[in-house]
Amino acid sequence: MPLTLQARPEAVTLSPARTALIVVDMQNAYATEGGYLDLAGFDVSATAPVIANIQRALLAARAAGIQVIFFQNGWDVEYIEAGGPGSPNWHKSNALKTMRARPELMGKLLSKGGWDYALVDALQPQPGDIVLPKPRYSGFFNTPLDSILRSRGIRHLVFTGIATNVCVESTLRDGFFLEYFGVVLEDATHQAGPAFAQQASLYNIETFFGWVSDVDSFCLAVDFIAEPAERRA
Ligand SMILES: C/C(=C/NC(N)=O)C(=O)O
Repeated sequence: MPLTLQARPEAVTLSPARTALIVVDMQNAYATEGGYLDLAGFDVSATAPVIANIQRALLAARAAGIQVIFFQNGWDVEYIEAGGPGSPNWHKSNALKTMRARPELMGKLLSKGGWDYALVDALQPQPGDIVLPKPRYSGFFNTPLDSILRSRGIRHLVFTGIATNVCVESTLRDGFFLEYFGVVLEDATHQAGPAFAQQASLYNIETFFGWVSDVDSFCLAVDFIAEPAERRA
């Protein structure tokens, strides 16, 4: 049955069977002190409420039968997949730049199998969820995301995760060009950089590429009342 999700600039009608909740790169690299973003000088001190809000969104999505997809950003331990100097990624990736400046970190940041690459403990995939490794900011680039979505008839993408202004926005924009409807749950996201980066990204999404909503509205739309953690235990 179609649901109505309150959003800006207008409400979105979606069907749970044709919707995915996407959790973008909730890895230690992006959400934990001592991870890549923190080491590169970005503020990750406010990620705890984002994690808690994603937990609520996940409970609501799974209860509603919405497909959950986790992205995991990174490369092989030798960084072949990251590209060499012939790739703009080699020049612009702050993880690669941080490791070039601090060679003792080489092999540690965003490398598959390492702590930095791992999803945070509080957001672990459950049976039925899809985990999708990705090598660039957009989840559509060099991944099977489009065919995974098309084969399931999914047209609406509800985004959570870090960073709003980088991988969330990149994926939502690519989805827009591929005819997917993208909605961001703003309180389940966090920017890389100053607060204005979050505001600018949400402005772009609301005005040009998609819709902006929040976790309470998402839970309300799917008729999900989260029980307090102590009652779920
Ligand atoms: C800055 C950055 C953001 N990634 C993301 N997951 O949005 C990076 O990967 O370097």
